[in-house]
Amino acid sequence: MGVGKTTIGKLVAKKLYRDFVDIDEEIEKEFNMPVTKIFEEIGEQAFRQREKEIVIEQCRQKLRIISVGGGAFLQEEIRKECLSSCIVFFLDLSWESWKERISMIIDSRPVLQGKSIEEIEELFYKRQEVYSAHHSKVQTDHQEIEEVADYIVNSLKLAWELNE
Ligand SMILES: Nc1ncnc2c1ncn2[C@@H]1O[C@H](COP(=O)(O)OP(=O)(O)OP(=O)(O)O)[C@@H](O)[C@H]1O
Ligand SMILES: O=C(O)C1=C[C@@H](O)[C@@H](O)[C@H](O)C1
Ligand SMILES: [Mg+2]
Repeated sequence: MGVGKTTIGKLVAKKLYRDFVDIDEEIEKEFNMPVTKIFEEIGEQAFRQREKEIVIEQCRQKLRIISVGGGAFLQEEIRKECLSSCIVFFLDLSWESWKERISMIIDSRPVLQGKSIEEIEELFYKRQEVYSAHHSKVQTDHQEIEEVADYIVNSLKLAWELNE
């Protein structure tokens, strides 16, 4: 969560001339309210249900860069679909670096709200296990957004060249 999937995904799509889809944004458009309000008024369960359906729908389309929400991979069906129909990049960030980013994202990430720093740290490490299911890991500590995007673009181009 907040590692840069939306920001970097958008840039990767631009560099590769692909469409970009942000799953949180799709859900927000559908409910016509921000994620925080969806959690408050409709509930996390309804959010997770639509998240699953939209990810599966989007994964089955071609030629697009998809940014999932930070909690999407907690759902097994999402993990399975992404790993079988897409190339999954895991943007990794150390706890030390991520800790610095919490104040920047907390207002728009309901999952973090009302938690102590110890609880947030526990959530961080628990989720690392889930994110270990991926095709490629990108280390983002001390990396500019542009550098991470270029790394992803280059590794995709290399994979396509090798596949030709
Ligand atoms: N490499 C980076 N260096 C510095 N700041 C970054 C970097 N990547 C992202 N950010 C900043 O971190 C914040 C969160 O980024 P972003 O919304 O793209 O994360 P996300 O992974 O999509 O989050 P979520 O899982 O909640 O969807 C933004 O303010 C963004 O500008
Ligand atoms: O990490 C999470 O569980 C979340 C991250 C955001 O992208 C949103 O999908 C929502 O705030 C939940
Ligand atoms: Mg995002």
